Amino acid sequence: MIVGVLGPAGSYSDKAAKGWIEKQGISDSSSLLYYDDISDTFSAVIEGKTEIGIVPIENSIEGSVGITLDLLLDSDVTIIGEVVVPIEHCLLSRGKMDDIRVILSHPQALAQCRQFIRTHFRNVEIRTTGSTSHAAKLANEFEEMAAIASKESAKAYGLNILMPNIQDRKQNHTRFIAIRKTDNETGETNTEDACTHKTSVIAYIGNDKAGSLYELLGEFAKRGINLTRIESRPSKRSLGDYLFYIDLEGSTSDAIIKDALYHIESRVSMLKVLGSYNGYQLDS
Ligand SMILES: O=C(O)C(=O)C[C@]1(C(=O)O)C=C[C@@H](O)C=C1
Repeated sequence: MIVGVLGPAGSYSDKAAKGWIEKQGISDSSSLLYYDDISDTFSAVIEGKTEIGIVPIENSIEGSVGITLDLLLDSDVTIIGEVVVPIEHCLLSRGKMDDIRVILSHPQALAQCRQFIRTHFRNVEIRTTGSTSHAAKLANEFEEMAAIASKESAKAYGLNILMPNIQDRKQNHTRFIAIRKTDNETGETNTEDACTHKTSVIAYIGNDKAGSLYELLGEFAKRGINLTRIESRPSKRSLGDYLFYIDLEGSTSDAIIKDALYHIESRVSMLKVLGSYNGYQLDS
């Protein structure tokens, strides 16, 4: 199986993909293709260059990965699994602390280390890169550059770990999802049957009247369906117009979930079922 992921090697996405492949028990028959950004990873899945893509969706410090939410709406993909990865950012460089003039990293990683940067590097230039491992690769070329990236990146690009665990909160996790091209023949969104524990949907209510969201959520509440996440995202049509990304416990093969979604469909302008799937948590 070919799995596409944000690279180069050493990114947290790489770690998530390797963890997911191992949990599936398909390590021997799988290979990874690295892409420069999350959009390219989605495109590779849609164009059939990779069967699966693994992309970040949410971080416990910084929140949602907007591009992933947007592409889930616009692309013909199904979520088939999730993997939660502990994120331990390190300050990496070829040089020493005093040599550092530039800090490089992915914007999500920089945001997760905001206080650290403010405390230790007030007058240092900050540059963003496509991934944390891309930052580490660049830092290998110049002594005055440091990267915020994983310990795997330190090893891959021959950098010293100047400071480990520099994120603003010790507990730091990113949730990644595994996506594959939607099978339009079957319209199948359920990938795990009996053991599936979560379903993700996007709803666009499309009318601005009192109680619409309350009524939508009521369809879950009155059936005792537990929601694990709800997030609003601009619809990009006009200011104050939102889509709702909702995760709930259960699978679209459960009669009760089917029934709730059926009733919700008649209350909203658009309902997209992203998939029913299973998840794993990796150790650090
Ligand atoms: O740059 C990486 O290493 C990634 O895999 C991307 C990413 C993200 O977009 O959230 C993944 C995990 C961390 O939260 C920081 C960056």
